[in-house]
Amino acid sequence: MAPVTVRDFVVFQGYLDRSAQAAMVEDIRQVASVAPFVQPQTPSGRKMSVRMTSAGRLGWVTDRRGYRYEATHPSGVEWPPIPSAILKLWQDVTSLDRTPDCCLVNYYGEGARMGMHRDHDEGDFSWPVVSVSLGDEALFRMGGSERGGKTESIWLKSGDVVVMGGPARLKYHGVDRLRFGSSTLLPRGGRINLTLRVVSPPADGSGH
Ligand SMILES: O=C(O)CCC(=O)C(=O)O
Ligand SMILES: [Fe+2]
Repeated sequence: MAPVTVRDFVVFQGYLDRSAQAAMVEDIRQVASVAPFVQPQTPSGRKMSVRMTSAGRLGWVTDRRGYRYEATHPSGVEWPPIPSAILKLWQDVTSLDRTPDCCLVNYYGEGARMGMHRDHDEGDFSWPVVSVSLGDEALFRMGGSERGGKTESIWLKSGDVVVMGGPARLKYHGVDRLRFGSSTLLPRGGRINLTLRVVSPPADGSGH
């Protein structure tokens, strides 16, 4: 199906069918058995409402020391490899030769949200970030290059894929809320979002 473009964010609705979604959830369950979800703190000391883990050469982490990519989970274990079906999705959607360094995995339980932000801890913004939604519907807000500008929102459903590349790569975005219980994909409800990122060369992390 042809994607729809909203404020330069390219949205593929219904990209993954139910069985592909279920297989991806199982892949993530395996990732989390090695690198468990943690509820991270922002540099200012606030607990984020989402739980996070990563797969790949690098994982995105945050704590009092700042936002950054690390080669290991906070427990010290290496991040597990990015599951092959997820790499295939990246390849199919982007047609790029380069594979992503990081698959950040966010779990949104009831009431979880993500404030407006830009993804700019990576070293080269010419690569897109690809997002995959699994489970409950989420209200995804998209803005411009400046905080506080005009925004537009769409409900992302399970199986939707968003490509944040080109002019959208450094645009503000966030998740206002979930429709908790709107999907039966995850046994305990909630939503998983995957973001695939090319990280290297790493930026100095001074942003956000
Ligand atoms: O959950 C989403 O749809 C977006 C997640 C996101 O923007 C991020 O992890 O940087
Ligand atoms: Fe983001």
